[in-house]
Amino acid sequence: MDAKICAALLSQVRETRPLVHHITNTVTINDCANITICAGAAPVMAEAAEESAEMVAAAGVLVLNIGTLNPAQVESMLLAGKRANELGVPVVLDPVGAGATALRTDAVLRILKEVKVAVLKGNAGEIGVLAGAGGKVRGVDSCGLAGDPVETAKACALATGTVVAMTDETDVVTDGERVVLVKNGHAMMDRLSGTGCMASSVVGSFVAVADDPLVGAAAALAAFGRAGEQAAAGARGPYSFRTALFDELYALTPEDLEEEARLEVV
Ligand SMILES: Nc1ncnc2c1ncn2[C@@H]1O[C@H](COP(=O)(O)OP(=O)(O)O)[C@@H](O)[C@H]1O
Ligand SMILES: Cc1ncsc1CCOP(=O)(O)O
Ligand SMILES: [Mg+2]
Repeated sequence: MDAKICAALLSQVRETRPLVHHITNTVTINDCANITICAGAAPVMAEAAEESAEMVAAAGVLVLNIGTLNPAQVESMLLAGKRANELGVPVVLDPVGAGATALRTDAVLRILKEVKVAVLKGNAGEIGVLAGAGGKVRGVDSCGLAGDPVETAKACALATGTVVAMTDETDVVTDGERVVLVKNGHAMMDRLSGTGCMASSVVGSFVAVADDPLVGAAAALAAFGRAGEQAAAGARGPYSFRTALFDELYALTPEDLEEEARLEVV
């Protein structure tokens, strides 16, 4: 896993424009649609249980995000997720707010039990909770981890049988054995609602074209983080940063990513 692979995957997303089927929250749904386009992929948001399994048949990846979940939405996620598994379409799960309420934690555990998830992408608190390793979550925000980030992410990957992509200042991507640290990004990304959800959309876009979900997830976080670094340069605050974040991901070239991706394989 190196910066060259990140650049190649970015090119592949743009060449193949995979359809990214989201069942996601009402807070950041529009941001997720547009960041997917800026990554080079094509979003569709289709959540009704009457169509979710049908839509996933046309998709390159399914992104499930429980940010504003309700029981009917979870049933639709399960239908789409099971159909995705039958078709070999990879599934990305964002466990927004897991640990904050029983409904959220239980929904994530149920999805993980009934659907084969390729990548579980959460913040440090969410992954800590799901690893049973003392993570804390308030609302949708991480209140941090009790233990070592790499060990926590590995434990979560082994417990869930997924690739875990745990975001923070340094992102940890692991399947329980291999570990890639992604050091791109900017603190401003934590001053805006939706960067975690957008990270999942970008991860989905890359996982759709990658042979290996771990490589796809790490490359996506490097690309998104690099866009964040560039966006912060001229931003006056969170909202001008937000606009620049979309523009910088759209403008990101494979050459820049190959030069600037900061990955560490540990
Ligand atoms: N302090 C930081 N420095 C650099 N990048 C960050 C920082 N905080 C968050 N990010 C980036 O912002 C995105 C969202 O991460 P995070 O804030 O952990 O998720 P969430 O919004 O779900 O809590 C990720 O791409 C992550 O790498
Ligand atoms: C504020 C909020 N409440 C429910 S979903 C949501 C958005 C969370 O977005 P992110 O975790 O990407 O910041
Ligand atoms: Mg955040």
